[in-house]
Formats: sequence, C-alpha cells, structure tokens
Amino acid sequence: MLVRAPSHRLLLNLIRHCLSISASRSRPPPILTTKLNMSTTSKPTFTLNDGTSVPWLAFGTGTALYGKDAAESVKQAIETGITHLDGAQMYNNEETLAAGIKASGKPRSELYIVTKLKPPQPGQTVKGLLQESLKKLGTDYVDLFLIHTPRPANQEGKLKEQWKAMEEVHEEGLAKSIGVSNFRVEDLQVVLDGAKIVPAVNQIELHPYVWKAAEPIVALGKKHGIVPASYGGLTPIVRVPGGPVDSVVETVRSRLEKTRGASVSAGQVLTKWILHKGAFVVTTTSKASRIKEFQDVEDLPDLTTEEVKGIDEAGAELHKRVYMGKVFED
Ligand SMILES: NC(=O)C1=CN([C@@H]2O[C@H](COP(=O)(O)OP(=O)(O)OC[C@H]3O[C@@H](n4cnc5c(N)ncnc54)[C@H](OP(=O)(O)O)[C@@H]3O)[C@@H](O)[C@H]2O)C=CC1
Ligand SMILES: O=CCc1c[nH]c2ccccc12
Repeated sequence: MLVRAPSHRLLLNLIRHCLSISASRSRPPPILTTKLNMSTTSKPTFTLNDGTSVPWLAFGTGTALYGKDAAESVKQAIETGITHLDGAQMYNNEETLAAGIKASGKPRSELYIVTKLKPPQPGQTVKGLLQESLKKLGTDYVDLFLIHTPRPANQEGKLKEQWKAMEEVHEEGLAKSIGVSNFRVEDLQVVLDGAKIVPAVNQIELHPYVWKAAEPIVALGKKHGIVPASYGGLTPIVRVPGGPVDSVVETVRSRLEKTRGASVSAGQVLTKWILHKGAFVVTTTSKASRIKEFQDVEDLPDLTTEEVKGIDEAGAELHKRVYMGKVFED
C-alpha cells in the first residue's frame, strides 16, 4: 500500500498533465486571453502596465501617408469607427492628422492619439519636441508617446537619459503612457536598467516572416509587462506574396470561412495571428471597406494552437524584414 499510494497519485498527475496538454492543443495560446479584453458592450482593448486601455486596432499615418495630407484618410477612418490613431514626428503630417480629427467631429476624449519622438538634434529636447507635436496635433496630451527608434541614442550612450526625459513628460501629464518602438533586446535592457517607469509598449515590425527574430523581443517585453504593437502585419500579402506562409494562411482562412459561414480574408487571418502573439495592430488603408474587414476580426473564431504554430513555422522559412533594416540588423 505504501508503495502503491504514491504511484497512484503519480498516475493521476500524469493523466491530469496529459489532459491539460491535449486541452491546451485545441485552445488558443493563453497570451491572447490574458492580453485582449473582449466585452460585449465595448470594443476590445489591451490593458497596459500603467493601467490604461488601448483600442486594439490603430490607423497609421506613416507609410502610405508619410509626408502627405492625412486629413481625408483620418476622417474616413474615424467615421468608420477607428478611435486609435498612430502618428509620428518623422511622418511630417501631424497637422493634417489633427485636421482629420477636427473634420470628423469626434471629441478628443473618445480618441487614442499616439505620436513618436524623432531623434533629437543638438539643442532639441524630448519635452520641446513633444510640445511641438501637441501644438500640431491640437491637443494638450497624447495618449501614448514612443521613442521611434533606439538609434542613434543607444550608440551614443544617450538612451537612458532620453528615457528619463520620457518619464518626465509622462509625470507632467503631456503623455498618458510612454513606450518605445523598434527596440531590440539590447535596447530594452538599457532602458529597463534603472528605469523608474517600465515602457508600456514596444511597437515593432511583426508578421510571420520576422517572428523568429521578434520572439525574444516579445518574450522579454512580456516578462516586464511591455505590450508589443505590430506594424507591417500584412507583409506576407502586400510585400512578400508567394512566400511559404501563403498556403498555410489559405488553409486557415478556408477553415475559418467554413466555421464562420461568411467570407474571411488572408489579411484577417494574419491580423488574428498578430493578436494571438499578444500584440495590438497598427495598420493603414485608403479604403473604408478594408477598415471594416479589420474590425470584423473581432468576430473571428480563434486560431488553434496548431494553426498558429503552422504559420510560425512557415514564416521561419523566410526571413524578410521590410522596415527599419538598419535598426534591426541581424
Ligand atoms: N514604428 C515604426 O517604425 C513603424 C510604424 N508603422 C506604422 O504602422 C502603420 C501601418 O504600417 P504598414 O506597414 O503600412 O501596415 P500593413 O502591413 O498593415 O499594410 C497596410 C498597407 O497594405 C495595403 N493592403 C491591405 N490589404 C491589402 C491587400 N489585400 N492587397 C494589397 N494591399 C493591401 C493597404 O493599402 P490599401 O489602401 O489598398 O488598403 C496599406 O497600404 C504605418 O502607417 C505607421 O503608422 C509602420 C512602419 C514602421
Ligand atoms: O515609422 C515607420 C516607417 C516610416 C515611414 N515613414 C518614415 C519616415 C521616417 C522614419 C520612419 C518612417
């Protein structure tokens, strides 16, 4: 009996362990359920480490709209239900982003506005540059202020000092949340060492063709409660069509379409994959129909763990980093 009792417990534990593995195989990765707050009464949001909430879908003004008048596109996006707007000082269009907001008639309090710090030139300060942005954006605070790139500050040994200045503008209420963009593990480590405030967000290029390289960045972020934001998410369709991810995404798309009983696009599958990685989504489009397509992802069934893994593995066959190559040399 003395011998059998523990082995019986061992057997029970083994059965429990196997059951939990097989259950987890058919469930989505837990990161999705812990990060994305779904509710029947409000739009899904992500909760940041400072307690604020971010609408999961952002309309970007940086690629197709870089240096252009963003007003019409921003107005259209807001009228189609977008509340999260992603801008940057380097996009040279913050005034027109503000014009689009004004034309939409949407109150400031119902919007989530992001801008990003350009690398300061000699004589420029983080606070001064943010104040210029606030003036252009026609607001007295941004919801999220990101360091756009760790370079050249990190090479020049100025990244800690720059983060301290970010902490100060947060403390002054000019930025409700502060974070970073295009930060690799070594950049995050510099900021985390001695930071009073841990960055809330790291906005990075995130799609299956960079997942292998991005995974350690996302993992370190997760350890510290830094939420990843994805840009370039449609790269497998838009910039690298015909790659190894296509057939896997097509199989998932077709499965979801049958499950849902309504059409599902490859872009929606890739967007859902990003959410399964625990990231919120920064995209852009000139078309209202495409915004609706993104919003519909909220109603898509989850991918299975095997489907997420299948996309990861196909993505790992081809490394394609489209943006900020110099920042992400690897
Ligand atoms: N922090 C950073 O360093 C960076 C940030 N960003 C931010 O992210 C935002 C989005 O970046 P981006 O890489 O463009 O996002 P996506 O990868 O989501 O690509 C969006 C583009 O894809 C096009 N598109 C969408 N679906 C399709 C389709 N089925 N077939 C063909 N084309 C399609 C859209 O054009 P259409 O008008 O036809 O819908 C749009 O131009 C930027 O505006 C910026 O705000 C981007 C890069 C770097
Ligand atoms: O933000 C990322 C991509 C991008 C688009 N336009 C510019 C201009 C300057 C820096 C980055 C970018």
